[in-house]
Amino acid sequence: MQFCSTRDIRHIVSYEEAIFRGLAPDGGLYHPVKHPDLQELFASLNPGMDFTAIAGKLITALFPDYFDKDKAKEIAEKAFPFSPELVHLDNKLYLLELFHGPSCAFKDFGASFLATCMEEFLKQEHRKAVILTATSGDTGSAVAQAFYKKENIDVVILYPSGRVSPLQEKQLTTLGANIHALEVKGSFDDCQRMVKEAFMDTELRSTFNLTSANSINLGRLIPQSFYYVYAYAQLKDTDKAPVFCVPSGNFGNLTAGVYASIWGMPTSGFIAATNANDVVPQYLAGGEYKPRPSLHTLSNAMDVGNPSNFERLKALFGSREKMAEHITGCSISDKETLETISRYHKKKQTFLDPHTAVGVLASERYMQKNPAHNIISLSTAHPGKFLEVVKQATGEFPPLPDRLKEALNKQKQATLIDNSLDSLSDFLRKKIK
Ligand SMILES: N[C@@H](CCOP(=O)(O)O)C(=O)O
Repeated sequence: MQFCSTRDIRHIVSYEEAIFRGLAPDGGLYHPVKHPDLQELFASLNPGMDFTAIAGKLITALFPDYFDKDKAKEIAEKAFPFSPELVHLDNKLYLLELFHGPSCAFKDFGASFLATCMEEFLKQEHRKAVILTATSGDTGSAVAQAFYKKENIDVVILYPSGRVSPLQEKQLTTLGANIHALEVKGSFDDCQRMVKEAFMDTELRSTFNLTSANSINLGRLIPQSFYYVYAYAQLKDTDKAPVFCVPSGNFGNLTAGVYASIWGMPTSGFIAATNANDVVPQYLAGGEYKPRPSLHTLSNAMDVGNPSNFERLKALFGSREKMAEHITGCSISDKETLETISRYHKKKQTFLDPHTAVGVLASERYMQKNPAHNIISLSTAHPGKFLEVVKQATGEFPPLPDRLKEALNKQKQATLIDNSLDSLSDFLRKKIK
């Protein structure tokens, strides 16, 4: 596959170049020049296949110039020592649990694949890279875990002060070594803007060989399609192709699913489930696309007022009408999120994290109008990452996996900075060699 900028079809790069650039020089996002037809691959899958086997097949089909069958298997096994799990929740509703990786969120899949590819390429070329990442909560910890102590790579994580959960903050600020945390006085949108401004600053970019580990980076986004394919394979023998419901903030997760369907994976559509930060559902319902400052909600990882990947979806579908044929929007309030967590705790003795709860309620609403379809709702984070919210909804703390307990006991190490490119560039010049 080759990739071009969403803003200039003539700017074409390889996969390796796309992942080390992160953002195209014109500020656009890289996307496939031509999507492959993988219908035969999808037909060959069966429900018993494990995740790494499916990921290996996709890696070699998507990147044949880099990874033959054996290398793809090696990369898949190295990147994914954890797996998604498809569990039945209720009626025709399934949860695709994506929180069994090191940071307990879906971002582990993309971050770990990107880290594995970058390490592979850098090893061959003896160069260094600095990864800038903006996070509203989950990306930061996944990227920190995936790149921790990776040779020739420094990671700088920007997160909005006071707007991530206490456990998320611990996860992304306590590793040390090559992981540097910047606590930004501002919102996630400020962090994302600062990162994008740094990429557009040619001097800064070349001095530090800057790239990104957000979903603007294709190497983070494309592997997120692998778990959609895994879930599809598990339900392959049922009569109708599933609908996927995706809790959405920056829309990278949803874009990855849409890519898989364009490659030929049978689906009956997508639900974009957001919290009150609903610029995309409003657009899909007929309004203008109007980015606006993000609102702080209980599902904080989705507090994004100007989703990066809207640009990729727009480039793919061209018009609102086309996009709305594939994607249905749904916005869920904090009150509804708490009620959903509480209801499932009473009914199924299960804990949903607030982001998963947004997806579950959006799925239920969709199902009322479209009862014939199986819905696979993405469960994007472990409830233990949001102890306070889950306790507020259920009166109980969810059980914590050991890897989250360990993070809780560590000491925060972060540098507080203003929300300006100058502050970020000062930090880079003083602290990153
Ligand atoms: N939801 C995110 C925001 C960044 O999204 P990304 O998918 O572009 O990395 C977070 O948890 O940080």
